[in-house]
Amino acid sequence: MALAAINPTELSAWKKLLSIFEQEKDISILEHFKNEPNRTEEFSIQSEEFLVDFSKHRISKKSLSALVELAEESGLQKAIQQYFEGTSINATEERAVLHTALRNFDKNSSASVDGEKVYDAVNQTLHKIEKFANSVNNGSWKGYSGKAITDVVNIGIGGSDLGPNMVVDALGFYHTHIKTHFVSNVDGDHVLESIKHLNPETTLCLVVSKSFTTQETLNNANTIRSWFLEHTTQDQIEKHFAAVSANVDKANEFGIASDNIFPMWDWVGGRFSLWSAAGLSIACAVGFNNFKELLKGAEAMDQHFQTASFDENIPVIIALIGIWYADFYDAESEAIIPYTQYLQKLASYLQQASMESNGKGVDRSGNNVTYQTGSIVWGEPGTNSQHAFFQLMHQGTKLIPADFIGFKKSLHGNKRHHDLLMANFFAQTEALLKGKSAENVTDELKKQGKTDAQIQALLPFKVFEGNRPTTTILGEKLSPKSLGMLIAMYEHKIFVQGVIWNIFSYDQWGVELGKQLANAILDDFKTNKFNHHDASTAQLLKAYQESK
Ligand SMILES: O=P(O)(O)OC[C@H]1O[C@](O)(CO)[C@@H](O)[C@@H]1O
Repeated sequence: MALAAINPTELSAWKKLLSIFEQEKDISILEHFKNEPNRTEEFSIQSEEFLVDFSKHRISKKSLSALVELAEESGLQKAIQQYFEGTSINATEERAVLHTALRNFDKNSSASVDGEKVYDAVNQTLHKIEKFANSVNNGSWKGYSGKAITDVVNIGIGGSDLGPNMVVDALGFYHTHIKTHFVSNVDGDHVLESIKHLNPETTLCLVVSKSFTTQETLNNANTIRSWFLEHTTQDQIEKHFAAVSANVDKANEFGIASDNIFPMWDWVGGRFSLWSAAGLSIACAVGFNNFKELLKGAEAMDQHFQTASFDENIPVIIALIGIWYADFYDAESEAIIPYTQYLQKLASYLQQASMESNGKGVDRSGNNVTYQTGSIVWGEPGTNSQHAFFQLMHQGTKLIPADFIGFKKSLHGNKRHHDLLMANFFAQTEALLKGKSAENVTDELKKQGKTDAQIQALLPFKVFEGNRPTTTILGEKLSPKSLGMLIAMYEHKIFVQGVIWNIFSYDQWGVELGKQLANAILDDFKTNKFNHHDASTAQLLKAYQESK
């Protein structure tokens, strides 16, 4: 049986939270620190790789404990069990959601689909990934002219691109000699720009598409195949293509040798598939052992999530914090600010993972929800973002809870740079918390020799109210393992929020309409008839056609 439908607003914990919110909404975070002397310890969780400090939030012990009650009342414990066991919790597509089984190294795992355990299939594929990545990395996989592979091109979009792309970037420090490229956009300039400096003799393409029907991926794959055929013959193509798909027939039809097709299962959602063969580009880029470490990191977070009590459970706590701001403070977005350039693609990866999952306005009974669901996720690495959008975070009118992610050690080991980076990391959360009082501004301006009149004129602009909430996630070092933990933490956050919001997190019907209309417009280009469109679209289509 899939997840039970429970309207969160009818739960007693929700009602309790409403009343606590009314009592506490004007208490600042700094006042919470004064009222709760042990707040730092009580609002932090230390896990194997991370110290998660959530004390800088507009949350008291009382509201936190009511939030935990909300999780309990929502049936989260049972839902977690169903998620890991393989119940069809993706009810509208009648599928299990078992990406966690891809990183479960316990032979006795009970994860199963339709009564069949998935461990063996997962393990066999993992071996196939190992063999493939090793042959690319040790040079035994040869291209049509007998040369070893130097470049791997991942062709995919959405979940078949964002996760692997983000991880390959994030683990740049651990790269082998294989260079990895990602082609996703149907924009011909993207694919042609990506291959323009590549040598077809030494390039290997991975066509990653769960459905093998995605317009962007198939068109890009065809364009790249034509590029190969300018240099070699059809019978050599199999040396340059592998596919990852749940649709083996279609991949065969494209001309990919059966041996080079890796399975994707319908119980792994595209946006959670980087742990599967969709992560082949990762295994090629960083070597299989590092890919396995990534999986082990995720497995460690899975263990923590399943066993820690809710008040000490990192994914549960960060999910509850998100709900508190979205549904009680009406915050619309949340920012992800990693203080490492390696994680520059984390926010865009999380945008799909989170917004495609929890961007739903209908609950599990098919009714429109009466409360806020998925937040807008965005962000960029610090310190760059400090010089871009932090002004709005400090002094703007929006409430933006933010996750600050940093690591104690740098990878290249330059201590001076790392101290500079991390000084900024700590300073920003402190500044967001404390702001700058009129008193401080006045003192500062007096020291600069300003007159009283000048001080009064400048004061309103220079005061920061502070009280801006942040979670600090402080890791030991960015490694395959810690990255695996971090990604799994966010995956489980998304799951917890979906359970409490009583929505189906694992379908994505909302992206279909645009795809259908794009296909219809392609037909209209042939007939040159546009009047059945709305007036604005018809005018734009005509203007486009006239330029041809
Ligand atoms: O792997 P596929 O089937 O090509 O799909 C790509 C992406 O398209 C979507 O279905 C919709 O954007 C995503 O969920 C998915 O990750």
